[in-house]
Amino acid sequence: MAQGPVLVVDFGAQYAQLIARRVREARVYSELVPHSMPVEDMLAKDPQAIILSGGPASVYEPGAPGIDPKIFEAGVPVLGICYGFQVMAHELGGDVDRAALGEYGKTEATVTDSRGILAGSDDEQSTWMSHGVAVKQAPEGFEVLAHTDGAPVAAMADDKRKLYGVQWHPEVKHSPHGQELIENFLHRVSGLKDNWDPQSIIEDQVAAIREKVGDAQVICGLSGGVDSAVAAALVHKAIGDQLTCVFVDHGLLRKGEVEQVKHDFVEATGIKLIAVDASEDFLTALKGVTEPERKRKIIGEKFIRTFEKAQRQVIEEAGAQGKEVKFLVQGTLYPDVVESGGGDGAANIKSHHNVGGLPEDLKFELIEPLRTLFKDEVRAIGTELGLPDEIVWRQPFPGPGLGIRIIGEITKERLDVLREADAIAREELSKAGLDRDIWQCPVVLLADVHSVGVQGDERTYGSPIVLRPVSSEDAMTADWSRVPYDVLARISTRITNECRQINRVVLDVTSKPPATIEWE
Ligand SMILES: Nc1ncnc2c1ncn2[C@@H]1O[C@H](COP(=O)(O)OP(=O)(O)OP(=O)(O)O)[C@@H](O)[C@H]1O
Ligand SMILES: O=c1[nH]c(=O)c2[nH+]cn([C@@H]3O[C@H](COP(=O)(O)O)[C@@H](O)[C@H]3O)c2[nH]1
Ligand SMILES: NC(=O)CC[C@H](N)C(=O)O
Ligand SMILES: [Mg+2]
Repeated sequence: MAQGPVLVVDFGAQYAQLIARRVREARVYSELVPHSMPVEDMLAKDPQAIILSGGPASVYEPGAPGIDPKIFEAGVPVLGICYGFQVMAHELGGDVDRAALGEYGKTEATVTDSRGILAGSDDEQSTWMSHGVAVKQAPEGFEVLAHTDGAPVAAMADDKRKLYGVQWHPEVKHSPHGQELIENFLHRVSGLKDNWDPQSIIEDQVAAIREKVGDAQVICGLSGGVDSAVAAALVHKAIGDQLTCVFVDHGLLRKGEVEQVKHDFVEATGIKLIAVDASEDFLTALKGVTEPERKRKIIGEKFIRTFEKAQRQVIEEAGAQGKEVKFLVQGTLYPDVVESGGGDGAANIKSHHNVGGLPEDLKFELIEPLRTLFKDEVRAIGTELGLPDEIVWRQPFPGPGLGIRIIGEITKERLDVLREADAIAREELSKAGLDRDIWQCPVVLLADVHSVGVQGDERTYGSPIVLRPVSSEDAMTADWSRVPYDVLARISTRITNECRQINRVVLDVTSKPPATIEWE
């Protein structure tokens, strides 16, 4: 890489990786680092520019994370966002205090000086805010570029030292001019050239995987989903036949999925695939378990034990007797990591089976070439690698499968009912041409809830099915999809007619946040 990275310094924001992603969208390579990294180590990476992220703390409180002011003297352009902006103002002698008015959500900013990072801006700009602390006075040497009702200094610049800050969040899509601000900072102010596209991540990853693996044997957990298919294709490009994919049937899959994955994936990629039926094993381990995090941990562990058991077969088929499988490839993406509490200072929302659900005695070394990326970036890489649209545009399906869509104990009978309802919903949504409009539509069985119905003049006392169609760009935030009523009506009628014990179908109309996409 001719040009060093843009460093995004993470102060514990849910959205820090989103900043890195927006920088890549501006065609510049970027990396995320924790705020606890010494500034010398940051500068040793030869950063071309630095962005300080938001975060939950308040700079004036004891123990709030700060940053060594040497970072502002290194001659590297720095942009502070929200908490990062407050840290910059605080460290350089500005006045930062509790805001007279907190601002959350859509906020109008008055731009008094449209240059530098705000070049091209109108006098009024719609922004997305989330702060209860404000910069009351900018440090010496800074010009104030914008203000809002709650932020007397909403944007500031010191062109001489190339230091910039904004109170709002340019990285979220709800700031309509946010990407312009980020591009202004990178290209106009810092003078960076384009140096990143999906092709370059492929080249970098292929080289890194080759070097790491050497002549060892590698397996890849393959689900038929886009993430593992793209991870497998990348690794296959790097090491060819040293890779064997292992598809686990854990008994929690959807109708027709086993046959479909076996056939479609091999046909599209020509990569070796072993399918393992471990359903008895998984269902036995899950017997009696209702707590979502317990389910996730059991499923995460069982996956690894299944991969371990599959080793022998992999070695035999590869004709690599005497060798061991050293590496496990997973299609882990950044949302899996941050929700599992893996971001610096980020909360644990749920343990994704492939991150927070892994057992402690994991013997394989992990290869996760997509670990810092978001789904839409992964889809671009998949297309670049030549994978067909049916794989690249497949809707996400969680690794723990229907296991986290039965609210209550998982039993074979309940799985059969849910599988049927899910197949009906998928069929009708596809028929209505909604596959690309909808990010995914979890179908959830509230197994322990019962309500009264009347079917064939008889009283029934059955469980409800929840439809959860959502739209999203990266699964970090989501909204409920406005599916046409006639499509919903068809799904409801068919599910209650065709699925035993279901006498009610309900629609989930909650965004993320406050809810998550899956119910568990
Ligand atoms: N049935 C399975 N067999 C083997 N590995 C699996 C299975 N389900 C999930 N995995 C592994 O766990 C990882 C995470 O699952 P996840 O559902 O997030 O990704 P995906 O299935 O590849 O893509 P998508 O999110 O589009 O469904 C996968 O990339 C894969 O490595
Ligand atoms: O492979 C996975 N293992 C998991 O443990 C898991 N949990 C949630 N998901 C998927 O992640 C996205 C975000 O889901 P949530 O809003 O429910 O957190 C959605 O696309 C979910 O389907 C998972 N995928
Ligand atoms: N989103 C943020 O970075 C918030 C910064 C700080 N905690 C505030 O409330 O102002
Ligand atoms: Mg999946």
